[in-house]
Amino acid sequence: MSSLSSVSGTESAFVQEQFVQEQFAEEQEYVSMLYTRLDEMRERARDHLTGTWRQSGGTPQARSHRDASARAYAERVARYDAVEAGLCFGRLDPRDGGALHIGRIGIHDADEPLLVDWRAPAARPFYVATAVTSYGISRRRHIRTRDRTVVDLDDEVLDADVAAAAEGRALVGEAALLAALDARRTGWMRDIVATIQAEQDRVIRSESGGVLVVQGGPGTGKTAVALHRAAYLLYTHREQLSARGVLIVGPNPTFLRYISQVLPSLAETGVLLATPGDLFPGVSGTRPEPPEAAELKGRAEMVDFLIEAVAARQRVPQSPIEIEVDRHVVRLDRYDTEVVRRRARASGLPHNLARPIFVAGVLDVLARQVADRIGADPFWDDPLGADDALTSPNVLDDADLADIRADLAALPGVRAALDELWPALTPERFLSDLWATTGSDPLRRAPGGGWSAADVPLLDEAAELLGEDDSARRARAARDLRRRLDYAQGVLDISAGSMSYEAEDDEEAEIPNAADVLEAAVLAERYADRDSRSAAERAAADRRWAFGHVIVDEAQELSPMAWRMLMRRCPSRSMTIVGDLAQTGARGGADTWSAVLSPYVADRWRLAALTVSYRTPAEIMAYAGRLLADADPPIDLPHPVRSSGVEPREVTGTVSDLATLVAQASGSLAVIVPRARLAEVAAAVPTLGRDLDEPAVLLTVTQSKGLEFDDVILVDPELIRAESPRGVNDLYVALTRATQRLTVLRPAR
Ligand SMILES: Nc1ncnc2c1ncn2[C@@H]1O[C@H](COP(=O)(O)OP(=O)(O)OP(=O)(O)O)[C@@H](O)[C@H]1O
Repeated sequence: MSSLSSVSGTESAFVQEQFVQEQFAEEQEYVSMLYTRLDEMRERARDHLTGTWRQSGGTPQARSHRDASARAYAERVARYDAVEAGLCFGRLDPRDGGALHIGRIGIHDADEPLLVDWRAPAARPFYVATAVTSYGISRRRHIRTRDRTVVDLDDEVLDADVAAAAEGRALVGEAALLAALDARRTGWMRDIVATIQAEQDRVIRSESGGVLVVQGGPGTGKTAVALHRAAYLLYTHREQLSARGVLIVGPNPTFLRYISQVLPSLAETGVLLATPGDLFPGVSGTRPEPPEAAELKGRAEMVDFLIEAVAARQRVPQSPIEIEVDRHVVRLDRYDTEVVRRRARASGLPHNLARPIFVAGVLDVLARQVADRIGADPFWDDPLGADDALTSPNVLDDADLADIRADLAALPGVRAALDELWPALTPERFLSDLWATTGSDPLRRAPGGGWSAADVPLLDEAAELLGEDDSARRARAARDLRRRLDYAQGVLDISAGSMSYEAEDDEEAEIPNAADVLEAAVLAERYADRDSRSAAERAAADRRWAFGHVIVDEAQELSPMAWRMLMRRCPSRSMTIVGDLAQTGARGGADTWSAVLSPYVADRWRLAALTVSYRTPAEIMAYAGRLLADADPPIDLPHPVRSSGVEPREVTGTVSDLATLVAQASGSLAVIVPRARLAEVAAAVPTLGRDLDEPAVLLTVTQSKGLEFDDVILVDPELIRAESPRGVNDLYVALTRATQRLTVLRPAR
């Protein structure tokens, strides 16, 4: 039944019913018109896409132009497909007449807005207007549609005369909000675009510059807000952000999959979602490792540890290295190497970039020895044989010395010595050698077997310390440019010689003639293959990519080393950091935001707090409060927005009782267990899956972070609490995953 049915209690039931029907008919007509427009827009984009693919491409430039156009049209089609469900979800009636419909995208008829994008300034009152501060709006209407049919209307009259006394926590569109919150959970997070609340809206639309920290308890919508903020920023700063890209960092792949549908449903696809373990191109930080090792690797002291380890790879020989050159021996001793090493280090360059200085120095030392032998003038001190002008004992000139150095550089013995003393290192080789040789126990491990999430920031740090000697790549690029210039010059020459011929087909028309006054360099640029990948794709492959904005979710879990890596990805420090310090589970995670941020922005960051829990019903929140009453520091629980009417249930039993409890559950179910009991429970209840698509899943607390389910069975809460130094926080996380029912299974003693 429509929420409108109660609008006008004083009128007769008949008149009231008629009013409701008229309103439904009116909205249905409007919504149908919007869908017709959407279909037309989609059809046009499809036609453009097909037309673009029919173009042959011809030159590399035309091909890359074609690919870029095709990508843009394909994205547009995908965007129109994505906004199909719930295209229009609201309407504002300004006091001075007219109506504004609010939806997922903007649709216009000439200059007339038919549908206002939810992110446009004009849509803002939909989220923040109250009876007291109405922004000139007399009525806000929530419109619910299913398969293009209007199924519910929910009106709020924003009239100052009926102003609610409690504006502070007044809910906007309460009926629509509660319907959304009561809906069953699937394995995917949904957008909240129709029911964003005022405190959330303020965060979403906060200015993009600087660091914004969003702190809030479980279920306060931090993740939802972060994702909607990404969509808002992309809409508001489209040009800048679509070029540099937006990065969203989440704690694990399951979480990223859980949130992956939200931005597409908001018609935004160009965002890179990654875990901290994904941020080093070519590496996937998925190798499991003990929490103690991860904690050590995350410490800020690792920077000095790595600096020392790099320095230790710049060696001097204990005893002279002897290398045979033309049946004679040259020597590299400790003293000469030390001098050369000092010079290379004094350059201040990273290891790999300083290596050419070291190599040149060593080759000089060796070349001098060769030159002394073969270039020595046997008569230089003999007055009869000597040229009077001769001042040097050596007859070799600079060119000869250069030849000797080049010959030496090619000798296997010399190369082996250089590799031993100052090896060219990739971050992977460096770190794998380091773990294989370190004396520190939790860190030592044999090479191979992949990388852990905690290794990835260290690979990134190592990449900074080592530097990348890209001289070979630059030389290749220079050769490529030369080739294109030569080719372009050839094109211009031919073109000038064939000016009297008419171009016969399109492809020939691509070739300009000399009258086009094209310089070869300009033409060469046209023949370059352009990169038609999106910013997100290019960013994913480039360690040194600087994102336009970075959003970090579950930010309290990141280690100091992970923060260093993330800050490198965002030199502009345009960041949104969302998390809850009371939920920190990682041993090296955050205790305070200022400790996390002060090394990068001092105290120049802003804090926004979210205070209302949209997930956890009042009954479960109160139960959590009782279980965590002795937490130190005390936990500031968020205010639950609704109640489920179901008290949490405590059961004492064994894992064999768990199967019965699992069978009793309805809706999506998670069984959350202490890490130490994961294998035992998995074996005892094989029906529990590991994939969020399955109706019942088995998770540790860490794996459940950020997720939610209709039902949760929490196994052995005391062990969860005892299992880690941050066990209280872990228990808090586990207790607040359910949207409807919580069962706690305590072991029978
Ligand atoms: N304004 C809203 N309208 C409808 N649903 C909402 C709203 N705000 C939050 N929710 C819902 O509440 C639930 C919790 O939101 P979310 O996961 O973003 O919270 P969180 O603060 O990130 O929680 P956690 O700290 O546990 O990770 C989600 O189902 C989300 O869709």
